[in-house]
This record gives sequence, structure tokens and C-alpha cells, in this order.
Amino acid sequence: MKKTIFIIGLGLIGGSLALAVKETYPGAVIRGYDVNSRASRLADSLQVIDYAVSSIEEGVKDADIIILSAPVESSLSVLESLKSMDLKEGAVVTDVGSTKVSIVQKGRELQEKGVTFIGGHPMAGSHKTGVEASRSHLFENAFYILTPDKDTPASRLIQLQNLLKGTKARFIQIDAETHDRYAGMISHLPHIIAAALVHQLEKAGEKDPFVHQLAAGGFRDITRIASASPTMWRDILIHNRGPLLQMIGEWKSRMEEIETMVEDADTEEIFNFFEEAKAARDRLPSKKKGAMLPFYDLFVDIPDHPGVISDVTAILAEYAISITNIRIIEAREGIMGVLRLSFRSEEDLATAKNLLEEHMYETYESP
Ligand SMILES: NC(=O)c1ccc[n+]([C@@H]2O[C@H](COP(=O)([O-])OP(=O)(O)OC[C@H]3O[C@@H](n4cnc5c(N)ncnc54)[C@H](O)[C@@H]3O)[C@@H](O)[C@H]2O)c1
Ligand SMILES: O=C(O)C(=O)C[C@]1(C(=O)O)C=C[C@@H](O)C=C1
Repeated sequence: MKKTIFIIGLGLIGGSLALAVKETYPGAVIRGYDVNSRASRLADSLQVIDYAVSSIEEGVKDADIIILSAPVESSLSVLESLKSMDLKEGAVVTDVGSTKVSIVQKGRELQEKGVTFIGGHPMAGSHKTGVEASRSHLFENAFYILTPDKDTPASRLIQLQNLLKGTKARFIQIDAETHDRYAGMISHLPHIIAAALVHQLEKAGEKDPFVHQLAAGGFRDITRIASASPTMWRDILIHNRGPLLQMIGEWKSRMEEIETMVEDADTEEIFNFFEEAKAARDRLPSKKKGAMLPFYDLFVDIPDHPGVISDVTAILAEYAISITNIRIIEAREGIMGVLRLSFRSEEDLATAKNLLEEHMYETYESP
């Protein structure tokens, strides 16, 4: 394919898309632009893009596909500025923003220019930011939501999905309002709660600084996402206010129900609360089918003795299985610890599991 792609916003998502497109279409030309010239230079020197341009006007010239991958508020400003620029007749413009209603509304205004706007949201990511964190496999097996209009030409939709097939994501189409409600529930509300938990720990730490040292396993797992970009999340909350206000209201009622159970020391209700949550959590679709699980984790029981981690990594290295992340959980002197290994793909995870089990390690996929 000899198409010209222009990516605006060269961070984690823009960079990951550029890498995925290049893997499938080495002949495609990928231009990039970022307001932050350091990000542009880095994307260029890491060869995530073919070359950086110094303005959006320059980048859109003759571009067949334009991908907006800046935070939502910035993508909205870019969409506004595209209205007065020379765009190629028939070009497709898309975005990757975590909210869709306001973006899709603004995108529609480009239609008069003979271009097609299709809203998009690859539903995988990370708490890391910047082009240096990008990887071509970031979206593998994740849902990639597209929000076309009724009058979006099917040919353009197919063209966009073909371009992005290197992401190995699962494309689905839903309307922008439904998207924002779903994303509010499974991504935005959890993010607010994670950040609020961190604030609560901070407050407690003012009186008892040692409490920070104790924040391990569970707290770290549930609050990992609170390390994400504040700019990105500010924009998400501002552009998904309606659904989020309703969900925050429901959350407060849930907290009040729990408060009552605890106040009443209602053992039966408390047990049911956890039992029902466990059953529902265990019923969630597996990684194969679910969204939002870009990391393939394997948990391995390890005895507490020197050399055990290098033994595990050597077994995997022999079969060229890359580990993308490694962490020891609950290793205390003299007892079994748990090693959490993250892999790039489900295949790597399955192979690693077989290899380690052949070497008598006990493994499991959820802790
Ligand atoms: N991080 C995730 O997990 C995730 C997942 C899916 C979608 N998204 C969405 O993707 C978008 C980008 O997120 P990210 O994680 O790549 O963030 P990032 O911070 O890694 O990258 C964003 C980049 O956009 C640049 N930028 C900001 N304003 C710009 C402008 N006006 N013109 C050009 N560049 C501009 C920034 O300088 C930065 O380099 C956001 O809209 C976010 O909602 C994020
Ligand atoms: O895995 C993470 O770190 C993320 O927060 C990724 C995550 C999410 O799952 O909520 C965050 C926002 C995006 O819009 C999509 C994905």
C-alpha cells in the first residue's frame, strides 16, 4: 500500500498505531506531528514514524488518512483547525479519544469538505505516556470501537479497518452515546475511584507516614491506573460529564449500602456482598474475548531461594519468549512467593505456561 498517513499527537497511542500500520504496510508513508517538539524528534529518531512535519498544514497535504491521537480537548481544537485547511478529497479522518460524543459532533463538520470522519477508540492502553512507551502489539485482541454515522460510506470504513488491521484488534461499531456510557462504566469511573483511593492514602499518610510503606499488592494493583496522564483524564471527565455524574451518584448509594452493612455488623449481608461480587467477577469474559486487557499475565509460585528468578527467565529465554514485565508479589523470607510475568500475546502466555509446568513450576492465570 502506498498511502500517506498523518498522525497528530505522537504519544503512546499515536506511536503504537504508527508501529502497527508500518508492520502491515512497510510501503505506507507515515508522517507525524506533535505540539511538543521533543515528542516529534523522539518519534522520528526511534523510527516510529517516517518523518516529522513542523505544522499540521504541512502534514495534511495529500494525506489519505489522518489520525488524531492527542488528548480529547486538543483533538477537538485540531478538528476545528482542519476545517480551514486543504484536505485531500476523499481523505479519511479518525481519532482515538477515550470519549466520543463531542469528538464525533465536531468531526461531522468536516463532511462539507469532502472528507469522511470516523470516530475511533482502541480500548487498550497503559498508565504510561509518550512515544517511548508505544508498541505495535498494544491493541492485540482488544476491542477497537468505531462510531460511524448512518451516512458513513462503507468503503471508507473498510479502508480504515484495513489500514489498522496490524493492530490485531477486534473492530466493533457502536454509536457515540452508547460508547461514552460503556466507557464511563468500565474505564472512567474505575479511574476516578483509583485516583480517589490514592488521595485517601495520602491523607492517611499525613498522620501515619508509615502507611505508605505498607501499600503493597492489592493497593498497588487497584491503583496502577492512577499513574496515568492527568491531562488525558481531565479531558475525559470534562467530555463525559453526563454519564459520569449519574455513575458517581450510583457509586455514592453503593457506598452507603456498604456503610449500613458495616454499621449493623450484618455478617450475612457482608458475606453476600463479597460472594456475589466474586461470582460476577469470575464470570467476566476471559482475556480472549474481553476488552481492556492488553497485558497477558501469568502467576508462578516460586520458592524463596537464590537463583529461582533467573531459572524461570532462562527457561523462557531458551524458547525466545519475551517477558514485558516481571514482578514479585508477597515474597517473604522462607515462604513461597508469587512471580507475576506479563507477556505480549496470548500465544506467548500459553507457551510460557506449558514450559514452566514442564519444569515443575505451578502456574495460574489469575492471582
Ligand atoms: N493511554 C491510554 O490508555 C489510552 C487508550 C486509548 C485511547 N486513549 C486516548 O488516546 C489519546 C492519546 O493518549 P496517549 O495515551 O497517547 O497520550 P500521550 O500523552 O502519550 O500522547 C499524547 C500526545 O499528544 C500530543 N498533543 C497534545 N496536544 C496536541 C496538539 N494540539 N497537536 C499535536 N499533538 C498534541 C502531546 O504532546 C503528546 O505527545 C487520548 O485522547 C486518550 O484519551 C488513551
Ligand atoms: O490499562 C490501562 O492502563 C488503562 O487505563 C487503559 C484504558 C482502560 O482500560 O481504562 C484507559 C483509557 C482508554 O480509553 C482505554 C484503556
